[in-house]
Amino acid sequence: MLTFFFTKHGKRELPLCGARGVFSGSKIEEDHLESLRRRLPRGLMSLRVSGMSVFPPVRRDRVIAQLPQAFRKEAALHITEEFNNKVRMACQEQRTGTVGFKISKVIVVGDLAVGKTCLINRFCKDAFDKNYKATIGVDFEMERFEVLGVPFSLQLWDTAGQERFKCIASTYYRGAQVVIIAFDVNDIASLGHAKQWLEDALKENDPTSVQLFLVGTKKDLSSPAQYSRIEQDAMKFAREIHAEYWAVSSLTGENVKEFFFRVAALAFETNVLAELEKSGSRQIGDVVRINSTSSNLYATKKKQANCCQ
Ligand SMILES: Nc1nc2c(ncn2[C@@H]2O[C@H](COP(=O)(O)OP(=O)(O)OP(=O)(O)O)[C@@H](O)[C@H]2O)c(=O)[nH]1
Ligand SMILES: [Mg+2]
Repeated sequence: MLTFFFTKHGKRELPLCGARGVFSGSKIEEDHLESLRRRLPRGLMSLRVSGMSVFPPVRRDRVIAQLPQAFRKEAALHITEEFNNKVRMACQEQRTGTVGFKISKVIVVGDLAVGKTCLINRFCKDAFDKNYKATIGVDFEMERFEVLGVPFSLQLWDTAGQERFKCIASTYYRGAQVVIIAFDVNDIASLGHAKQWLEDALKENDPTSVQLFLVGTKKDLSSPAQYSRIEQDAMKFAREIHAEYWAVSSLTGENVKEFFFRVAALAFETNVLAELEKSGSRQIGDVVRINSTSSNLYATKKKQANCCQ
């Protein structure tokens, strides 16, 4: 049976069959998360470890009770006003205070300096840095939500846009359920490069199961006339690739929270529908205990060798 305990620094340690990982706050080591995810039985909707929650309670401002609406109906993944009925029913039936455990991997890709890191930092830390610090390889944030009463997490992978770090970053694309392609609304070339970013991300993933978002950044720097010109092109492209289009400003915070809430809600909905399809018997909120002797579940992927100069 899994156990966990507190270290003197308040960190929690999860001994998971040889692959130990330590997490504190919202950061979880990638290896640890990956190995944890691999060990979970298919269809797992929640996890209790030794009868206690692995995570602290969800922040009040991360509770999603209604389906957040799309930014533009003309370029939306879907335009229904409510969560899918099956999903709502499934969640309602299990609203019993059971702690859930459900994670979707989200990767954010796009040209260098379009504002990927700032976008994630505005949402996760409510912070904005006007100085550019290139992301080297990848960064990672975990953001926790409660959707329709069920705990749900987004693993947000902030990847490097600089060519020389792209090789490292692309090794983290695999297993993404959501791909966010960011471009700068003041830089038409960055929109032109979005197609290449998409192709690279989809090489590592099943295109039929990935939800795509095309996000225009730095909206605050654009005049309304300039913005509306690029929006036409961006929406056209978004429709072509079946992505949902958004425009945001990390400086002012415009649409940032709305955008990530929409991502979380749609990812959650898709996940639950997939779960319901896969297993009619398993219910959302089921408590699953992992037996440490089932070692065949625990193969951990070795990281690809660093191929960048
Ligand atoms: N005015 C304005 N500037 C922004 C906004 N978002 C980002 N920036 C600025 O754009 C620059 C690049 O932002 P980053 O978030 O670091 O860009 P990035 O896409 O993560 O870049 P890489 O990590 O190299 O791929 C920084 O100087 C930011 O302050 C925004 O919404 N408005
Ligand atoms: Mg960055």
